[in-house]
Amino acid sequence: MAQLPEYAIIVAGGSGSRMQQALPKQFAEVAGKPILMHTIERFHRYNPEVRLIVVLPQLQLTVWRALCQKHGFNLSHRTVAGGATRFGSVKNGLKEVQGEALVAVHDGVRPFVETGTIKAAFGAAALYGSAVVAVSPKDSIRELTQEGSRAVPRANYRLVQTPQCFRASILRRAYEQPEQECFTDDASVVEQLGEKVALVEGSYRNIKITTPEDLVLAEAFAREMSNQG
Ligand SMILES: Nc1ccn([C@@H]2O[C@H](COP(=O)(O)OP(=O)(O)OP(=O)(O)O)[C@@H](O)[C@H]2O)c(=O)n1
Ligand SMILES: C[C@](O)(CO)[C@H](O)COP(=O)(O)O
Repeated sequence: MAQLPEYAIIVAGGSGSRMQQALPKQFAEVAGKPILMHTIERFHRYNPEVRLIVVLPQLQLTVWRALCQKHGFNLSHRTVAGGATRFGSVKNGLKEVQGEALVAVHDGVRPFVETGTIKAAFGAAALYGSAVVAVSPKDSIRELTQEGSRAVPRANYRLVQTPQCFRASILRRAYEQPEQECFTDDASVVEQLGEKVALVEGSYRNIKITTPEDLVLAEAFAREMSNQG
């Protein structure tokens, strides 16, 4: 079968409220450049042919253009205005995907995703239609109950990351559904259709930069990666 074109929708349309900084966290600098540039570079390194759709807050499109100029960032990508929620942002990005394809949805604030992870996620989506990257929890897990809480077997759980990769036809159908509160990622939206989602092994380095201490970790990971060349 002919290989399907590959797209990456990089969602960076959020405000980063948990980071508590004026500038959205995707523009915060790590190792001298905005986090979002590191993320885009990761996908370009995986495959220079991958079609990159970057979703940004409507009011930050000009800020991003200025940052690209300042940093001489010229990797080709299309920008799209985001929605009020991640769901809305993915939906807007998806409008730019043409025909049947494999589509990775990736958080703009996960700049340390490894090439092997992206490759494995696209590969599993080509085979099964839907695939998400996940890791085993390292801590014990308790479920909150009416009485308080109780231990649950952590071997039964996975922590979900991105990329989350899908055939475009599945993802389009999924994002035609009305948004629900339980849609915290793309897999939950796709699963609502009755589709099965395959799990792909992720990496503990593929952190989502969310709160201020994540920036300290991010600097350390960036330093380690630049030492590895
Ligand atoms: N309306 C939104 C909300 C989130 N995102 C993106 O989805 C990813 C994961 O979301 P999260 O870490 O929650 O980012 P924010 O919504 O920006 O952060 P917060 O919840 O702290 O405000 C981020 O890359 C974020 O930019 C998006 O594209 N559009
Ligand atoms: C998509 C995601 O990164 C998978 O772990 C996560 O669900 C995003 O959640 P957030 O509340 O938007 O940070």
